[in-house]
Amino acid sequence: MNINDRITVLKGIGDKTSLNFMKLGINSVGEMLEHYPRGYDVYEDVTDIKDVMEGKTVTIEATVLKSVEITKVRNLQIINCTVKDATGSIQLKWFNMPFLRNTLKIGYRFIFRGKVVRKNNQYVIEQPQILSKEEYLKKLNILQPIYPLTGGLTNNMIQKMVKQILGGLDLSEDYLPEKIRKQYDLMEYRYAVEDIHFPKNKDCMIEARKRIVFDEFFQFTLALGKLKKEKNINENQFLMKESEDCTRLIENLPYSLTNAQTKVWKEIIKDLSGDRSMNRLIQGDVGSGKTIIAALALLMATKNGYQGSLMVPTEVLAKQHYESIQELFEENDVKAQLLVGSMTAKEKKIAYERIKNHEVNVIIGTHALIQEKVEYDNLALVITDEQHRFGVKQREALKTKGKSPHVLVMSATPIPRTLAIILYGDLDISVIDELPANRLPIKNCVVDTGYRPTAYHFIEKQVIEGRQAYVICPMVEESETMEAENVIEYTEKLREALVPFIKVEYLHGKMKAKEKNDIMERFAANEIHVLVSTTVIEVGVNVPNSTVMLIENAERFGLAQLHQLRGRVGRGKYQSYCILISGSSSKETKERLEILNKSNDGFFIASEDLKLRGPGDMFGIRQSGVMEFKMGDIYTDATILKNANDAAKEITEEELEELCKKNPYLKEKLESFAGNVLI
Ligand SMILES: Nc1ncnc2c1ncn2[C@@H]1O[C@H](COP(=O)(O)OP(=O)(O)OP(=O)(O)O)[C@@H](O)[C@H]1O
Repeated sequence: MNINDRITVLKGIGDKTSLNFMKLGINSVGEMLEHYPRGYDVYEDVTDIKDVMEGKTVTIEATVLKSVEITKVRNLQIINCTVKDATGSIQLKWFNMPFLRNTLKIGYRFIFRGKVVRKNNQYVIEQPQILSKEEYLKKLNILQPIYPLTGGLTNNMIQKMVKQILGGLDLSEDYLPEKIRKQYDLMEYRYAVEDIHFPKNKDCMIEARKRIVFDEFFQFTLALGKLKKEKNINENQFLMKESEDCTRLIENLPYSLTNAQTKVWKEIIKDLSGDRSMNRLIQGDVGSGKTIIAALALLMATKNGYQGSLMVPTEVLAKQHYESIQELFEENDVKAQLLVGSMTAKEKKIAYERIKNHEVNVIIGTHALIQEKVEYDNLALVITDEQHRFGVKQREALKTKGKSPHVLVMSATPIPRTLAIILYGDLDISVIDELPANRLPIKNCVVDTGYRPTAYHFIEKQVIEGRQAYVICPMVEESETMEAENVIEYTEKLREALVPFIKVEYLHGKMKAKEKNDIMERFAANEIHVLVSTTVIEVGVNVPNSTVMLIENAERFGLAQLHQLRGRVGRGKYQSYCILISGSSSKETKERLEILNKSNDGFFIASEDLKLRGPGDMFGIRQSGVMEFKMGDIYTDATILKNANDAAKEITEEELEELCKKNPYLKEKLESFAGNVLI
């Protein structure tokens, strides 16, 4: 077996099943091996019934107390059974499994394992597994991998395939030099893959994970280093002069720039008018006012006779920026052009013409901006966000007549400076570490679902005062169609709960771009008062009149993501509020959410989250969004990242060639990383 073989070489995968695997991005044997568990299930010790807690998965050993009751609700058969141990009794519930009646006979004793929920003020274990004592003892304290799945696949199937691969693939030669393995105390790769999929115990898993994360970061930083070498230190090919129009624009703003904004703006002027091309990252917390800086840079480019572009992750955001920039530049004779995927072929064609003929000088859009068909006249400045950093290939597409534009990357991710220097290669870093002075700190609260009526009443009051609100429903991981349904159902519920004149609409990722834009426009115009949404609004949406952010199932989100979501309010002069509704009463969740409750500072939140989760915590919620590695987490694995970076720096050209020979995958990996990295 070879690492590049298609997965259909594996026994049990035909053409049809292979499609399911492909949905997960698994086409080859190697990719299957790298489909790592997202966590592990651990069969815990038996708990006394008196000690079970809501939201926890528990194992109990209990005797059937009463005969099974079956009730019918529409086409659902509900099976209830009461069991007891020496400390108390509890109800168990299954759906559509009437045959259990034959197993669960009065007086029989079993091990039951499942999640505890609260129904009518009583604890119930839903859909518990039923195990014999022997079965349970076999599983006790063994980590069972849980894989990211899609319809038609099970954990069991993936485990079987991985086992087959481990049996058929020769992994004895480790591409990572022994010297490095020794220095950083890393296990051999062949043992690491085995232990990550089938860990003997938790310690083995942690060690295996360390090696795999190291590899990931090592390859990433190697790719970065290689790119840096390839990169010609660009001399400034689009020299610019400071422009009076920028100064005037700043003077005419309805607010004064913060000191931090002014400092960053000066750095940018220096770059644009300096000897070398700009390659700069602006880091600033949510709502710190990065957009105006971007706008100023665009204005400066146009006033020097060049074109500038702003690329953002979503069409909603592109539209928003396009409109606000047009308004901002009203008196500056700037011609802006929107370019997004959902435009018709005809509209696009017209846009391409305008761009090529320099009839427009500020181009705002999504990825459509770097499509091959777009030809710029003299694109001197490219502004993008960190999630859309360009790879070498895209950058080629942006070069105008062989020249490299200035690059400005914007980021709201609170990454400590030491890590940012590694992750962002050789970008210069500017930090906006100050919020506008007119802001009132957001008031937060963490509550349980019982608080909903009060929260709805509060939203009503805010809307009556002229404000608006967001309600976020979580994304359902396994079933993407559920995501939309959740939001839709919730909207219905909310329409009923709130007074009729309040206009409630929803927004989710599956809607057409046009529908989304339409909803956002109406929300921005305060024609919609409450917007129920999935996390599609997470990045950059700016409606300063919104003052309430209510997040359902807050426990499902990472703290960084919650902070981003919360950042959609508190963007104007009004007092804003964030209500985190948690569906879990576990102590850990409470502690985690308390961090947000206490602070509105992105850096503080990231570092506290880190302390709580601790290194090697695979079970925690990963930070969302930026710099997604398969397994590594830039926060919790910061030390590994630093080590990997040090190791990669020591690798010479010759050694790199050797490594690539030993690992046929490596070259491809370096290229794919390079594809996503800006230089
Ligand atoms: N110095 C300032 N004083 C007052 N308001 C400001 C200042 N700078 C920007 N703003 C306003 O603050 C709001 C948020 O700014 P902006 O949209 O640029 O945030 P951001 O840094 O891009 O945040 P995010 O990362 O959340 O997108 C906007 O309404 C903007 O007009």
